[in-house]
Amino acid sequence: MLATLVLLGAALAVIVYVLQPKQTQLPKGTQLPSGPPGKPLVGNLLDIPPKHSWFQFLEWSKKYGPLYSLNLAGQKHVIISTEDIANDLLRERGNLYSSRMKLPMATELLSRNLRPLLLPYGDTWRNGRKLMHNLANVSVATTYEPMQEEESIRAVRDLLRAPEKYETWFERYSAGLILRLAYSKPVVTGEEPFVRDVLAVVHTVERVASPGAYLVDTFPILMYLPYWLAPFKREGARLHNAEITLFRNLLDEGVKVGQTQPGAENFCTTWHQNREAYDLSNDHVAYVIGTLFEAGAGTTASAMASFMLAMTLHPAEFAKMQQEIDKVVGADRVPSFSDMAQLSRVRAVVKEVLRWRPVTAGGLPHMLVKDDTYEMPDGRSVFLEAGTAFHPVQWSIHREAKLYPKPDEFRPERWLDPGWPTYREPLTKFPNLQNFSAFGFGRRICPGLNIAERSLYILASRVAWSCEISYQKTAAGDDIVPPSYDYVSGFNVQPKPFPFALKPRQQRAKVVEREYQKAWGSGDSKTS
Ligand code: HEM
Repeated sequence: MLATLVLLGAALAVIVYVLQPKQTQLPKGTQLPSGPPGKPLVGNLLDIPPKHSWFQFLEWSKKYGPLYSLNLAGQKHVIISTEDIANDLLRERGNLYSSRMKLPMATELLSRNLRPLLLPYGDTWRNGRKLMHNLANVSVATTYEPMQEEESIRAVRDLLRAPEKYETWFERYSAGLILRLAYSKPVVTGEEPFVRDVLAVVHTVERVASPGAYLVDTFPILMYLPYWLAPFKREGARLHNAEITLFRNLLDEGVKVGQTQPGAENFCTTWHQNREAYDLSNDHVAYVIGTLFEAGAGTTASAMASFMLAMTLHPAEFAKMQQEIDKVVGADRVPSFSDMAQLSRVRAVVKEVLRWRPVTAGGLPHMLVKDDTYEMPDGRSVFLEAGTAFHPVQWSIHREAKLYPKPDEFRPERWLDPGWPTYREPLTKFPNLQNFSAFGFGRRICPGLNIAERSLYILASRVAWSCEISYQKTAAGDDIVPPSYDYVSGFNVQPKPFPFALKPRQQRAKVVEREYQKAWGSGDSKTS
């Protein structure tokens, strides 16, 4: 008992010491970034709304400029609100700005320093990233297109049959694609036990890694507590065992498919056939492949839900997209990847959806590893301290009026018409999602971008080719206009379920059915 009291007393003393504001030694001619004044000890912690914090970040940027600082109970944070500054720091100085925040509970106890998304910048991260690159670079991603065509025709067919279940079809589309690519595991209903297990892992990491969930993340000194005095350590061990067991089993199964079915390929077989080329333990590989799902499935499905909302609210834009598709593709077949160079408006609509309603609206923070100075656009030189978390807030970056005039309006033509600052030629290539801020910045940019880009283009074009979307009506015949922003809270954001009416375009349901039968037969199941 005495030992416990002494330990708690010592922890409290350290906590008070850590929270005291420290005097930073500024290099000559520099100043600290400005920011909203904080309260003693907690700083700005209580000023940040628990939900949709990006609205507040945008408001502050109007007062404190495109780069400003916040103090959250002693931890320094810098908010970046323009693309230029995000690129200057996170991309051009990538050797300094590519680490992640220390989250002892999520990174160490839950993931044992193996989860790519949370890893600090260094060799462990780099080795895993090399494998991810080899699984998802542009030329490899092109070979996944036939599978994306199969999965998207199934999603469209089910959307036509039961439009009210649109979230289920988009989730199954993105989850089904990644699980097939990664392990050759087919997803038929989305209710399979292994899908539920993987989803449980995703929910766990979202909960464990969310800010403020565990005291040890704010006060890492608590990691020194012995196991018997630290329930969070026991919880971490239990959760880690559950996820590593799942990831190891999936990896074993994936490798086995390659050995028992000649010609079958998946992420596990690709690694296994060439495993000497990677400096990776089996558990690290199990995490690299296992966590592609958590980073890739929800994000793609969320983007598709925002696409449906955008199309419901902007019928004229949807009609223009359909006109382009009809001209290029005609009425007898569904769009395919070979049409994409001609479908610049489809690409523009998808890009505009990700600008207007970014999936990771708050951005993923990068941590600075060494003190730095930066000359601001207004000529001030600011001192940026090692250990600070830099948040490229996409909500603000995508609303910078200089780059995106009329930022709150959904305007695909900003990518198609030379009168807008974001226009680029040739339209057979631009717009595209390469290096787009919605996918992050610099060395940590989303490694799944090439897969996501193709998943969104093909499904969005097929929805537009086959469906009519309009407002639902009240009994009195009035339009039911869904709210433009009624989004779930959390890390990946998407609109809460909203009403819309959807029916097949004339004669198109039978083409969809024919393509579906060609791809899936009557089995509705694939192994590779
Ligand atoms: C619309 C779909 C997607 C969006 C909007 C998106 C967005 C992002 C963003 C903003 C980041 C953080 C980048 C940074 O720190 O600067 C990220 C990281 C990541 N994404 Fe995606 N992503 C999508 C789809 C995917 C897919 C399909 C995969 C996998 C197949 C994937 C795998 C990952 C991984 C593994 C990371 C962590 C990278 C690292 O920390 O080194 N993402 N993504």
